[in-house]
Amino acid sequence: MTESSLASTATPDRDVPPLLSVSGVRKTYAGTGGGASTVAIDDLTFTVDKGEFVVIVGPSGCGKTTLLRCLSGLLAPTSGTVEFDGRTVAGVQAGLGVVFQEYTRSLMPWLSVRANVELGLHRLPKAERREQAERSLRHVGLVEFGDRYPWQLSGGMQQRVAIARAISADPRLLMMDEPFASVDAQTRTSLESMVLDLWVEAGWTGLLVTHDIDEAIFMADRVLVLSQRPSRVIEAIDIVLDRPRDQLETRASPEFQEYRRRITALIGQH
Ligand SMILES: Nc1ncnc2c1ncn2[C@@H]1O[C@H](COP(=O)(O)OP(=O)(O)OP(=O)(O)O)[C@@H](O)[C@H]1O
Repeated sequence: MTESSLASTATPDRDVPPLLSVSGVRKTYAGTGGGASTVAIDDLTFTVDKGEFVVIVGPSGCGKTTLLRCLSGLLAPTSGTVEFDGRTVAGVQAGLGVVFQEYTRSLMPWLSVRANVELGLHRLPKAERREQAERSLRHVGLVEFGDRYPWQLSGGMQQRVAIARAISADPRLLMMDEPFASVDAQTRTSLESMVLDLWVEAGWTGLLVTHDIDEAIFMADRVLVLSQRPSRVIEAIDIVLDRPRDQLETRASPEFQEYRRRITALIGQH
């Protein structure tokens, strides 16, 4: 699949209740050995509509990973609520896929690529599990690498395996925490385009966190700009750029430059 091979059909559906509702979420980490506690995120409120691709951008250390862990049920917020499809998130939730930055820690080195993808499908009978894993690997262009081990693949390919695992169970919402931060620049742009193609094709809702402003604009329907820690949403910006987006043309457009100027200024002021 190439970045421009698919026409964009995924459009947010704002006539139905939001798929994800985040209300007044705050997370404080207790200090160790009598030290001061850390307020990582403070009173975060926003929604994500079905079919949207929302990107959260904020400075390093502002609490993005903490937020994503709270949203995915891996961490309990200190206060506030997270609702996914109308139900309060508490613990790991069916229908939610997560991709982390560090693929070397999320993939099992002693399992083949195929077996790593099948890990997300353990509830299915074996034949179905195999079929769905193959389908996911095909979607990320790695079907012929199923018998290899993760350490036999490049970093970008390993992250594609992690993405294949996350999408294999047909999530309704795919959350991604700096998924392209550990790969080289060229691989990064091709992974960005691949994820957008998958989003259009499969119709899940996307929520990505990054500190890369250009990446945020390139990917998003809407960018939520976070302040320095303790983070809160400074502004939500609708990104009105045609899809499918092209890595060269879209980024060179005057509108893209204007979004970049605006978001850079916002982050600099807070
Ligand atoms: N388990 C923890 N215990 C205590 N403090 C933590 C813990 N995890 C994160 N923090 C603190 O919370 C703050 C936010 O961290 P977090 O990793 O969520 O930020 P981030 O925006 O994802 O950072 P980066 O952009 O560098 O990845 C930081 O000050 C961090 O030191």
